[in-house]
Amino acid sequence: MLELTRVTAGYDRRDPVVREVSLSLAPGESLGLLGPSGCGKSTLARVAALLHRPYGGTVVLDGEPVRGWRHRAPRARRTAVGVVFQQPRLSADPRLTLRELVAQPLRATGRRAEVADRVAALAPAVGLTPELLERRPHEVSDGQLQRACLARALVLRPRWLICDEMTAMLDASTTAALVAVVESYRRESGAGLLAVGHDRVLLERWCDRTVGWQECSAPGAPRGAMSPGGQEILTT
Ligand SMILES: Nc1ncnc2c1ncn2[C@@H]1O[C@H](COP(=O)(O)OP(=O)(O)OP(=O)(O)O)[C@@H](O)[C@H]1O
Repeated sequence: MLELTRVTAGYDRRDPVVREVSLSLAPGESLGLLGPSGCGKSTLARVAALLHRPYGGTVVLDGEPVRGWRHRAPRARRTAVGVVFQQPRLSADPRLTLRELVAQPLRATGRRAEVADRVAALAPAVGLTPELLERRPHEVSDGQLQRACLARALVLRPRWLICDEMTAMLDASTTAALVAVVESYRRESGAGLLAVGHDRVLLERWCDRTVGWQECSAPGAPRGAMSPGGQEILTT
């Protein structure tokens, strides 16, 4: 299980953006977390991906409480979670070719010998041709770069996948293609998926269940929130 309990997080301890949010995800399950822009979805996604240390609450991953975030998290814990962000250009090193980008986690974990096979298997699955793999981020479209970022998130075969507005910048056909890749990986691997976003139609079609930000926040959470029906409501 991936379990977040009363997680409080943000960038200013006196005014956290995420206040006492709880959710849990079972292996093989897909959960859509819906919330309006700015409510703290990306911050929570980063906490769940062990990239952002919360001020309070607990994160339990595969039965063990998480005690270290970012470089302080043991490698096996960090690599159990794959993450795809909304803006591929912010998360892709502009000096790398797409092939190097996809292979980055393998190299970082000392698994160089697997690079050729893993990239050869993943590239066609995400729709990257051999020619595109040799280009750098400034030579490809956002959709092509996001395909590479998704491959990078899957290359270590994570047990948990977090898609933070993965398709927000993409057209309908690229969105459908990337969702299909994630679903195929989820079915084949039994990984759990947390898909975060504000597109209710997309997340309801994509995920086994969806939950609104308001529903998983402690009562009285003072940020923008979603009503149980998914309609945006104003809070103080
Ligand atoms: N690095 C940061 N430093 C300070 N404040 C930040 C930082 N990142 C985000 N914030 C603020 O935290 C709040 C929540 O941001 P976050 O990106 O988590 O929301 P979101 O729900 O994912 O938004 P969106 O749907 O627009 O991506 C916003 O008010 C934002 O300005």
